[in-house]
Amino acid sequence: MLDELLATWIDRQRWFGGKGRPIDALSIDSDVELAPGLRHLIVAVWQEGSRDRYQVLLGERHSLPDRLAHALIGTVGDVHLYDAVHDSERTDWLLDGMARGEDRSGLRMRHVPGAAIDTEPRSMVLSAEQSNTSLVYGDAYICKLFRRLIPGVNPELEIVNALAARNAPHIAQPYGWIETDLDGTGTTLAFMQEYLSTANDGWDLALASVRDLYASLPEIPASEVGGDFAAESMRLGAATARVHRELAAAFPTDVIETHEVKRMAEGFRRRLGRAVAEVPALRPHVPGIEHACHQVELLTNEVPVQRVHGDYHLGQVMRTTTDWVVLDFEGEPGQPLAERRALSSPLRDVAGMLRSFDYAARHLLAGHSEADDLEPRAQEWADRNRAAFLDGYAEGGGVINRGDAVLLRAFELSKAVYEVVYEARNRPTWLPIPLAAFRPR
Ligand SMILES: Nc1ncnc2c1ncn2[C@@H]1O[C@H](COP(=O)(O)OP(=O)(O)O)[C@@H](O)[C@H]1O
Ligand SMILES: O=P(O)(O)O[C@H]1O[C@H](CO)[C@@H](O[C@H]2O[C@H](CO)[C@@H](O)[C@H](O)[C@H]2O)[C@H](O)[C@H]1O
Repeated sequence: MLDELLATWIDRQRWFGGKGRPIDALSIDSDVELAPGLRHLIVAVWQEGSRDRYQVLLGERHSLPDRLAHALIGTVGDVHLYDAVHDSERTDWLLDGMARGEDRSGLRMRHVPGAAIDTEPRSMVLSAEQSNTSLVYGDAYICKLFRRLIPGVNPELEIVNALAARNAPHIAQPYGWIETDLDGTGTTLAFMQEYLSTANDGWDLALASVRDLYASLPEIPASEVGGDFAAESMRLGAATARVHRELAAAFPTDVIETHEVKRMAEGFRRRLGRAVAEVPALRPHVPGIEHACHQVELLTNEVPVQRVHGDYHLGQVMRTTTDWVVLDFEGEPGQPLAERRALSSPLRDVAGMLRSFDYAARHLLAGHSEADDLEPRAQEWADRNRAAFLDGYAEGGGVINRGDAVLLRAFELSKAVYEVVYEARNRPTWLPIPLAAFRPR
């Protein structure tokens, strides 16, 4: 019964990675009572022969207050079962557990050594569009529950703890985490960090700037429009370079030898092949992308690699009153953990952010009555901020050599291919944004 209710409910959740594909079966792999009226479930979802596991905090109440009506999963007998992340009277249990360093039925709750956790604040679910679910406790902490579970330590916990141990700038301080064993491997279930309560999301700031530009007279250059963002893009570039330096110091680094570089093209092609099979709208762009892959095969330089962010975009950076902070070091949701932890070229992150400037410039055009007139403005904004970001990256000590242009272009196209699949699955009306990346330059 519960499995049937969960199968209907899970398909509607923003964080469910299998949207668009039928659910063949759903089973409950683990069901642990954490506290009265609060259960921790690990749910296995089978789709097209493959299995993914998700984490659900299940609340049980005989009468469901109105404030929780939207979280209802279903009713069995006289018990209402609901998504308990929305219930601040239950989620205090997570905070208490981390503060005390408790173990409960195989769930281990931990805090960063020396961190004092205030257990007073009550939680609210962050309303951002997310691949996970984040609980904000007062204005102190944000605790991210990883919905799709992959055995192993989550790269975000691994990276932020390592950078914090080096007193690295541009990160939100870590406070605690929750883990369990999955397939015999210690697996991160949740990670709690400092909540940047007064900071602004890079995406929102960028959009405000784009709106200002759209509203300005066409003859006024972007540099003279009130909300110009280029200085911020430049600062973000410098912060990115610093984070890359810290990552290189905190984790091993390596070099892809010249004769191995062409293997990178194979990786790009594999992604392209899978994406075209899923989103036919990509097909006309294959020759252009293939050409970029071929250019990578012709490279004759070696490529330095290190740990990187892996899914770097404007929604992953926040501007505090003093500087930029980088969030969400867990790589692309949906990729295997080994791939997300693998050493890669930092150009991959640079390319991710360059794509994001394109997204910000174009996303207001969809359905806009003056889209054709505004297109050159969008291009101007993207070009200006992309250039400023690259300048800042170089000024901050980030390395982009002349020959790196080929790799950067290939990383950008590969990211756009990923985005096409992401948008087709999650926000089909946004599909034209990444598709515009394949226009010849
Ligand atoms: N430490 C933080 N302080 C304030 N807001 C945060 C913090 N971490 C995340 N956020 C907000 O939550 C949003 C989603 O966070 P993110 O880590 O990217 O989650 P996901 O991996 O699920 O997308 C961010 O865009 C930001 O607005
Ligand atoms: O932040 P997440 O880890 O959930 O990343 C996923 O979702 C992102 C969207 O929220 C998606 O990013 C794409 O859209 C952004 C605007 O919403 C844009 O700034 C990015 O450049 C674009 O890639 C990301 O790709 C996906 O992994």
